[in-house]
Amino acid sequence: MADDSSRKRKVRGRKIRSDRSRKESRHAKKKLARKSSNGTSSASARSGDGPLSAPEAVAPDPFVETDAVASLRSRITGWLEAEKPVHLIGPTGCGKTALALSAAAERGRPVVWINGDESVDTAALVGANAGGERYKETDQFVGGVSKKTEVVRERWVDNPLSVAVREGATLVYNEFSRSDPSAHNVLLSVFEEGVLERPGKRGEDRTIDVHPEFRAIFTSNDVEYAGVHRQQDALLDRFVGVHIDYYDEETEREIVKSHVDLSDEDVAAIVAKTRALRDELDLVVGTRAAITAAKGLAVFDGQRNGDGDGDPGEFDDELLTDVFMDVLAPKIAGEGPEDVSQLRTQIAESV
Ligand SMILES: Nc1ncnc2c1ncn2[C@@H]1O[C@H](COP(=O)(O)OP(=O)(O)OP(=O)(O)O)[C@@H](O)[C@H]1O
Repeated sequence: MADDSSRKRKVRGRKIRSDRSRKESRHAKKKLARKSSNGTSSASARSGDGPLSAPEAVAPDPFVETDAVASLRSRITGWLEAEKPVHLIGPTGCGKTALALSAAAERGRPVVWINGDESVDTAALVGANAGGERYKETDQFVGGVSKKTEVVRERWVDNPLSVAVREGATLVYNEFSRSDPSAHNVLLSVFEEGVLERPGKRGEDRTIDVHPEFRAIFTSNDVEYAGVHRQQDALLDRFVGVHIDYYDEETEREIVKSHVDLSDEDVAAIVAKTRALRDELDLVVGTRAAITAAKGLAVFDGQRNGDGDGDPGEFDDELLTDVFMDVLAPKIAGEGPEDVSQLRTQIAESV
């Protein structure tokens, strides 16, 4: 995408954008992520089988759409239209989640979100009995005779998958390969027979017929995907897989610009540095690292230059090294001091 030359160049060292509506929307997304971290969803777990009060489809905000982004997204929405579950595979921080949420939002159906992790089991996906409800009935039909009965009724709580298949939502299952593969056995009949079985649920409504509008997007990290939790071939066979890599340089610049209020030159310098480190280091240096570095530089460079009048696109070498070191250091947390100083040397040399 060509640079927007009408964009007013912004002075380096300004504050990170803090527009109120954007903040509120980010706050809503954070809430969504917090809920999802225990296997619940944006649609939230609920009891009974009543209608879902569907949440608005949450489009990521900010969301940059260059040709590269739009083309990937239409590949995803195309496969969803063809009724195929889509599996997005790519390195950490390359934009899988943002893309999945954007594609899901585009469908205009409710979005149900799950985060995969070790604790996700079948019940976390499907639902479970959440204890009994006790109440007393008093029968006084016969004069002078009073009969009291205690009734215990099981209370079932649906979890995200049940909600999504019933309501025809778009399920976004983030980092699904982090969950135990056995938790996903229930997905086979969802995609094959169009029926969800709810183990633990008794009676006629033990199964749910899958809504014709139900669709699913799965994401996984390409490194982890090949690791411990190799998912069943029978399941993977029913997905289409879309491999994503880091975006082109222009797209990465636009993405960083959308998150941080810095001049085009500054953003270009940060993205170029990120891409160089990506090539040179043995670490995964994603777009998220570029955004974090830009946020740090917006603050620290402003502090250093006081009124923020440093030359656009030129940061102090030591500052740049410090900031990238802090951004990438978590990736070598737990390594010895030698590795830490080696990383610093590599970054400084690259700078
Ligand atoms: N098209 C986009 N527009 C705006 N921001 C984006 C876009 N794509 C990615 N980002 C931003 O880049 C960062 C990384 O993206 P995202 O979280 O989607 O990556 P991911 O591949 O899902 O990462 P992980 O594997 O760690 O979950 C996030 O801050 C996200 O907001």
